[in-house]
Amino acid sequence: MTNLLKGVNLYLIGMMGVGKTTVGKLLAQEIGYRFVDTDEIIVKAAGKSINEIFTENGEADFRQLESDVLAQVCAYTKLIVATGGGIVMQQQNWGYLHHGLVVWLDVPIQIILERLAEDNTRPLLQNADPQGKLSLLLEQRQHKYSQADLHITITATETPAEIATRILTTIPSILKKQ
Ligand SMILES: Nc1ncnc2c1ncn2[C@@H]1O[C@H](COP(=O)(O)OP(=O)(O)O)[C@@H](O)[C@H]1O
Ligand SMILES: O=C(O)C1=C[C@@H](OP(=O)(O)O)[C@@H](O)[C@H](O)C1
Ligand SMILES: [Mg+2]
Repeated sequence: MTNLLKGVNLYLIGMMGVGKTTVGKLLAQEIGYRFVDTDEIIVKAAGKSINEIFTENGEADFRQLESDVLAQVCAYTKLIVATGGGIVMQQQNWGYLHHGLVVWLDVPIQIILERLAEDNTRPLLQNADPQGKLSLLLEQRQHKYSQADLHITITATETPAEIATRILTTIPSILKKQ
């Protein structure tokens, strides 16, 4: 696989809670790539949590930091990059994402809600109607996610390891198309 990819980065996109961070780490281990998470880099650089950035600086600042981090990350090869769910909304980010292969992890909203029910680290879901918010965000984002090179539809019972394996077995077919 590493030979086939020739060092090209993989960018994982999709809604919050679909498993980009979790699956990304496994993919990196599996193929001997480095793992990076744009959210993690932003938190380190800003010296505060995603929640604090949203509250103190606002979402627009967060989106600028996210684009800056993506631009920096693209200078490297042999990376699995877990992105934040909203990265697809800035058109300029696609210029960077398309430096590599873009993989959309697609999980039904009901499953995302269950996974994130006890999680308060996603500022956009800290409101009275997380289901309504997720539905609205997905409606706004779906056509962007669908620009990915690979669309992985995930079922409720599929484990992160199984998802990682499925991605790796499907990649050769999309490499042939390119
Ligand atoms: N395939 C899976 N099955 C069950 N739980 C999962 C799966 N993938 C991720 N999770 C859990 O869902 C939550 C969100 O996962 P995370 O990797 O942070 O998603 P993202 O980075 O896309 O927001 C975490 O608690 C993680 O352990
Ligand atoms: O969907 C979004 O807009 C966001 C997703 C989060 O990352 P994950 O997709 O890793 O949860 C994080 O970037 C921030 O809370 C905003
Ligand atoms: Mg994540």
